[in-house]
Amino acid sequence: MAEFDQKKAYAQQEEVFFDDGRELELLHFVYGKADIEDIRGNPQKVLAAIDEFARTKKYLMNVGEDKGKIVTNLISEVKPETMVELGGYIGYSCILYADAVRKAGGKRYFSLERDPVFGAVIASLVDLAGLSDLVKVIIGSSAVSIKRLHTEGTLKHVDMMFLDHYKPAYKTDLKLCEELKIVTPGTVLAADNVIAPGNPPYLEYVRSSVAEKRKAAEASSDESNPDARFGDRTAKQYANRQTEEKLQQSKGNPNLVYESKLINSYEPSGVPDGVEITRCTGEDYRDQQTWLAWVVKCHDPVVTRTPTMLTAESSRFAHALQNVKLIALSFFFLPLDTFVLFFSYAIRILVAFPATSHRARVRSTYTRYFEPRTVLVTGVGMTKGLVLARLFFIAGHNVIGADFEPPFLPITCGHVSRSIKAFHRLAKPDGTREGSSRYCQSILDIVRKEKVDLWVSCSGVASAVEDGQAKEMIELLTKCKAVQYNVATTQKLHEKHSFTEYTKSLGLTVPETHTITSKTAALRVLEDVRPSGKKFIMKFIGTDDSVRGDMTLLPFDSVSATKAHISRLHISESRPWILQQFIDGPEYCTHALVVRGEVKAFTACPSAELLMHYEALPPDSSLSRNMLRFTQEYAASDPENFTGHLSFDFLVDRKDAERAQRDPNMVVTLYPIECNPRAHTAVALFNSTPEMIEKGYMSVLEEPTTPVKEGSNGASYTPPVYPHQPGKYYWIGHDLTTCVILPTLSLLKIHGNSFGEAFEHFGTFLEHLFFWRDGTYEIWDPLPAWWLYHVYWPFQFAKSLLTDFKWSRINVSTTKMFGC
Ligand SMILES: C[S@@+](CC[C@H](N)C(=O)[O-])C[C@H]1O[C@@H](n2cnc3c(N)ncnc32)[C@H](O)[C@@H]1O
Repeated sequence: MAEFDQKKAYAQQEEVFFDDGRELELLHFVYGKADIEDIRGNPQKVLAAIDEFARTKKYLMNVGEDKGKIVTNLISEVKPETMVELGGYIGYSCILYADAVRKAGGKRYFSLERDPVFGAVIASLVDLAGLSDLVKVIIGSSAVSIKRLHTEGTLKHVDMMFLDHYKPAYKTDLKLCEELKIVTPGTVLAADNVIAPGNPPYLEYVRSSVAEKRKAAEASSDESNPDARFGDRTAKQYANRQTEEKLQQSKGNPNLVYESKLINSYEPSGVPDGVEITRCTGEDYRDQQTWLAWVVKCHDPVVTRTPTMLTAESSRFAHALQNVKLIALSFFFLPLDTFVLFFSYAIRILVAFPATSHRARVRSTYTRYFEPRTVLVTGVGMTKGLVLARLFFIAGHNVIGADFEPPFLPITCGHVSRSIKAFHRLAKPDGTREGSSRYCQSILDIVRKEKVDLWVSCSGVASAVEDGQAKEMIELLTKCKAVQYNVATTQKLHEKHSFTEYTKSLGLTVPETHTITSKTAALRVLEDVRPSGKKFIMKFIGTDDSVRGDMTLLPFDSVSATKAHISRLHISESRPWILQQFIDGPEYCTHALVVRGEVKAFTACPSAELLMHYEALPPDSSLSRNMLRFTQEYAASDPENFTGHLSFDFLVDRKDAERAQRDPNMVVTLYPIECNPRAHTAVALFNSTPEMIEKGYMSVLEEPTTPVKEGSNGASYTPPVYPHQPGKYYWIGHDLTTCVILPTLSLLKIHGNSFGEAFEHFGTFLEHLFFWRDGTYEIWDPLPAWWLYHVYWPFQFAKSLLTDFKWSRINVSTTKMFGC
């Protein structure tokens, strides 16, 4: 930093250094100058006249030449179309910056000033400088003016903001602008006086990470009074004339990512000071649940304030505490759950349940044509595997269950299900070729040992391709048939890019999608699509929990912000991504069983947050019919290779979805965003539909027939099996935490839930408890639910505690922990 040039120094700052008439004196001084006509229309000469007054007559609290230069350089780089300054005083910074904005091609400069006399001085000098066409002076308190300008539509967004007013209001006004989306990715902030007199709360805020800001937002402290770190002089600087003004309390937007740095310089009096330059480079929604909670919070004040999830940056202690609390919760509910368990056993003795009676009936000697088969279901630790195992059991078959489990520790809930005749541990694939072979071999061994007729693969995403390998191996070496695609089909459906290409080749709609293997390519595509106004989401092609759920909409308004966002992603040939068009509307998911290209069972439902609630769409609704037709066309495209579970995630344009509710025959444009060539948890909706087994799964063992599509003239079209009285599904452990425990804890916080909000959640919980069905619990097979909450999860939490594994979310139904 260059030395301060004493020759330019303003006069000494006095005890009273403003609002003592010097501002009007300045006006007389400037307008009284002999060369006033020469000055008129020339911003630099007006500034020189102001500087002359401040050097030779009285000190003025202007930004001054040195710090002013930092900001004008920034203006020529950022080229803001709209710039706002908070605190205009006599118009020095306003004239300096508005001139720079005009030279950079900008259109509007708002100077917000609370004092009407100062405002009049600004307007007069701005007019003298010839900048009135660009500058609008707004009189009033900054927060009030910002809100008014926003409401009347005058100020929707700023490209640059200069903060130079009441020091405690820097942070609160910034948060207000974030909340109103006036400050968004691309906005650049310049804050004056961060050294003299200093502004610790503001610096702390703009230098915090998203995780820190989320945490602070959750603590939501009272910000209506100046922070205690401001000295009395600063906190009461304007108290003389202005009545005590409460600071604005705003939520802000903690998801905004800032890059901030201090540039040291001098006050015009020579006192060292600095300007903090802060660029908003993006929005971080990496934790989708937090994001959803946040969106909900901002738009619907009646919805719960879900606590922020822990992230990788959260302390080890916070993660450890989270695990300990959940283990304690399991202990707390142990007596009640054990009572429910034994009560269920007692009832079982007294009452014949439809499920078990059905099994007894089909297996009785009177049913001559029934031949029980041996069915292997892999993935019985997850709800979907458990549901299928139980359905095969009800249908009278012998069920062998398998899943990953540590040696000698029977922790998976499916292991203890009454529906399972024998349980086997699978070798976990580890990404290596040997690991995959070990996994396939372990399935083959079970098939041989148990003489399995049908293998129903219900595994998770991590072994998707290995299941394809196991199918090829088993069908080649044994007589066992598999409800599973071969490797090529699995890969084609599983991998986002090939799925999109294949869907396009079938003439079906897909959201605009680009495969991205470099940052340059991402930026090129985003700039190409900018004129169309479409927004895109960047999705990693493989599995990476740390970037899963990043819903940042790209491109940002400013090219530099888009660049900054993309620069943080790891993109390369070996880590490819896709840019997928964002469709604004509801999401739906489907589950189907396909046998040789024919859809044998089908259900569709709205995609609930975290996929923890399921409610089937009526099969005759237009949305369900459209999704079925899509699935049928897909399955029929390659009958030979289409035997397996097939589920899609669809987006539907909001208006289409609304119209579809009124018109059952409407043809809806579906945007498939993902295909999962495996069972979906929505299979739980078939819980009371055991005929899906005979009509669907067992047909895999039959001789092939020619399938006929819905709508064709073929009289032999057999509609798929839909869930019977599907009911609505939830998982009690999940809802107990999100609808009871968290809202109750939130009640105890200062800015937490109100009683009304909390009771709304309790009401939801009670509704689910009495009228919905738990995805794991069955009165005739109660042990898996008990095992899930008192063996499986406590084991996982204890393991995380011992191994320091940091997780942000868990999915009770798939038993997956999402690392962070
Ligand atoms: C340091 S001076 C601004 C100097 C000016 N930016 C310059 O460099 O030429 C601060 C100004 O902010 C104004 N101010 C203080 N609190 C304000 C508020 N809440 N809203 C708007 N203006 C405010 C004061 O009246 C004062 O004129």
